[in-house]
Amino acid sequence: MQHATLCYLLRPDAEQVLLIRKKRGLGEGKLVGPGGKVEDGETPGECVVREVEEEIGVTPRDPEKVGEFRFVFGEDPRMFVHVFRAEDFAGTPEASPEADPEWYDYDAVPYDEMWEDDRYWLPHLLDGERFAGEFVFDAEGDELREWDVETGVRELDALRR
Ligand SMILES: COc1nc(N)nc2c1ncn2[C@H]1C[C@H](O)[C@@H](COP(=O)(O)OP(=O)(O)OP(=O)(O)O)O1
Repeated sequence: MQHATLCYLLRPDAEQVLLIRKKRGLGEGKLVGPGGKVEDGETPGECVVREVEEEIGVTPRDPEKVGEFRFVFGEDPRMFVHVFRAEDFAGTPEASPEADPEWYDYDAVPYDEMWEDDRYWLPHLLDGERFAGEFVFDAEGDELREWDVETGVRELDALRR
């Protein structure tokens, strides 16, 4: 299964999260967290730093893995995503050919402009929880059919197969 990462940069005092408007690739046009596919020989922790640097030009410091989930398209387990949060980073978020970054208040995250699954787990990340889950879409990945999210998860990588 393809492994991928997502990273959410946070300003906890201001209760703001950084999202990007994705300009190309999977999820083009949607608001997402920076991230992307894990490359051969790379750990998820290395991937998340590389992807955030490539997409918005900042380096997250000590990104913490707080969640993981599997995306299934039809019967096909398509992607295993490692979700990170970071409260500290070097640099200033900037637009790139891949992404336009913007800060959003926690209580004004526009879930209707995001992947359908995000509304079921991103609030847990913003609440400081750890979580694991599975999301089953139709075969084309257009419509979310079933989902299950567990919070308070101590041992991440539980879903990894
Ligand atoms: C199916 O639902 C999804 N929901 C959410 N929230 N995020 C998703 C979903 N499917 C994929 N993603 C995320 C996970 C990764 O961060 C990216 C993967 O995107 P992409 O294929 O563009 O990966 P890159 O490595 O950046 O792209 P290149 O292959 O062009 O290098 O999407």
